[in-house]
Amino acid sequence: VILKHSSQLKKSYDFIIVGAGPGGATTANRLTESAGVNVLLLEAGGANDGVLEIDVPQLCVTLTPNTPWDWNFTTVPQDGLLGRTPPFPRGIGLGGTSAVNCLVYTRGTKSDIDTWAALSGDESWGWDGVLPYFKKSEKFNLPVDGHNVSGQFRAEVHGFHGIIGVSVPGAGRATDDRVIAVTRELEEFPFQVDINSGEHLGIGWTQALIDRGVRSSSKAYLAPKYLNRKNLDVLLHARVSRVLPTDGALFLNSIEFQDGEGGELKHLTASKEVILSAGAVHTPVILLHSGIGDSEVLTPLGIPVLVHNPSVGQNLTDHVGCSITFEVNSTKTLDEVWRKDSLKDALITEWREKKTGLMVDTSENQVAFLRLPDDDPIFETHEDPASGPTTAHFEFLFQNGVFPTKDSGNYFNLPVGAVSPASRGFITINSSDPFAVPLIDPRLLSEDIDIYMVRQGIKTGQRFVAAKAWDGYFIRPLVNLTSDDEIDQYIRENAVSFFHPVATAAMSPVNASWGVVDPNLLVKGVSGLRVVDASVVPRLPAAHTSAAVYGVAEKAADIIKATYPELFSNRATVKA
Ligand SMILES: Cc1cc2nc3c(=O)[nH]c(=O)nc-3n(C[C@H](O)[C@H](O)[C@H](O)COP(=O)(O)OP(=O)(O)OC[C@H]3O[C@@H](n4cnc5c(N)ncnc54)[C@H](O)[C@@H]3O)c2cc1C
Repeated sequence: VILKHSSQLKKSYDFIIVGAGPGGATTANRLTESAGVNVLLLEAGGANDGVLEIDVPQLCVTLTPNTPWDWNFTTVPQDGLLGRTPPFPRGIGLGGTSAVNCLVYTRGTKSDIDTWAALSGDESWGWDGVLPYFKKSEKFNLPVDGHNVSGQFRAEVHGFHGIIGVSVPGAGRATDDRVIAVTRELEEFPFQVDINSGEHLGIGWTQALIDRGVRSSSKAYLAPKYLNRKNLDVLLHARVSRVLPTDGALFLNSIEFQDGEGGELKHLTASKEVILSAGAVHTPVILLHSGIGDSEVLTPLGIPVLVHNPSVGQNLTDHVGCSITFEVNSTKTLDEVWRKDSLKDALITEWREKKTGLMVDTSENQVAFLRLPDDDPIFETHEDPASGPTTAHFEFLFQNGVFPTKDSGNYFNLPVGAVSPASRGFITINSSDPFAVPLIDPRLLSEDIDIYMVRQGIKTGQRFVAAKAWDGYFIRPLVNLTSDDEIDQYIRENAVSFFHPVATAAMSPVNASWGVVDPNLLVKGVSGLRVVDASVVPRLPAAHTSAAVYGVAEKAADIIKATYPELFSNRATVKA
């Protein structure tokens, strides 16, 4: 149940979970499948119920930045972006960032996930070990327009009985046929039948986190039928400041939290564990304020050091990129919808009444994952940053219409993102106030191969729009980009985070001298404390990241169940 007030809290809980995004909501749901276990889920934000912008997939573009559903962070000045401080959105409230994201469902490649096994020293974190959990979380559903989906995905790599809705587009776009026609025309853009099969190179139909036309966020794991469980309590507007040891030992099973916005600080203790699922920004922040981190950061701030671990908050990896935009010879673009309230209102009414029409999909009906050629001269001087020879260097999203729209004209937008970046940044703190805004430094484009990937991506995009399949469609690019210098300047002026930070509390082998959690996701150097969210992902897949977090959390739940057999007599088993 969602508690109305903290006075309704039970005297004790077995597990206290912090944060209701994909990491926390999934874990809370799976642990409470067993009636013998009491779980409390704390979330800093509210319920996010009945928010049209959240529920309507196409409105995802309006959810960040600078809205009530976003923590509204920006990065520190980014040298690679000419000193700019772009937004660094993170969702707040039930669903976390999965309530404000752009819904694209991508797992990354087999070699991306196999790298997790190599880095953690635990084979079970490889593709074969994680795939059953991707499937377990997933409820693939047919698109709402009822079109024939054969050749648009591979059923054998999907789950149909999970919790998170995944679907292919449910409304056709004017550009669909042309995008797919390019795959028949130009060899460098092959068709990829399923971008989530472990292989992702080529252009494929978008798979999106949508359940019969409605956004499917991690709130699906907190649907009423789960919230009715007597052993699951959820407390909203409860912001955790620190994790604390019980009786001065290194058993960190207590939390301090602020009860309501600006409310008093309270303490609670879990009999078994505290599980941090506050996301790749807040989890390291909570660890640092709890005294787990680099003593050189903590001591000057007067924070007593419990465990000196310089890895906390480090290794921040994120995707980066920018869009190129082309004016087009068509009025059948989303620009018209964003510009004309009457058109938008009609589509929203259709969505409300029938869950059909353009509002049922996210911004793009197709995506592409593409590589630099194997003999690209960059590899004479730089190591290939991709996880393997079939993992992409850059990604395209094919958007038939720009948001926010321009006063006139119609446009095709091609966001180009470097998806195997070499740059690494960090999250840190510069105040002993646990609620102070953290310092977020993803160091975007700090490695020159990253801007190279975006530059080559833009050039590849220019070849894509020059295909015969587009004859008569494109009028002109919005910005003329020809020389490398021009392109690089454009990138540095326009690139932003593509919103996929991971690895700030990374998983590593038990005895490694780096990393924050072990392969069971237990925080090193203490007991009673685990992390289940994007921060443990040791290497960023060449993919949008929520699928990874659902997979991690489903697996984490089974790890926890196996750790306490006395509590989880009915242990859930995963069917591959
Ligand atoms: C604009 C945007 C677009 C994106 N697009 C996509 C996409 O298309 N596809 C995709 O797969 N991924 C996308 N992502 C990324 C994806 O949503 C995240 O990777 C995923 O949600 C991370 O899950 P998480 O559980 O680690 O953290 P989060 O989802 O961030 O959840 C953390 C939760 O913890 C809460 N919390 C934080 N601190 C505290 C505290 N101290 N006390 C209590 N609660 C706390 C937060 O409020 C939040 O609810 C996007 C992200 C953004 C910002």
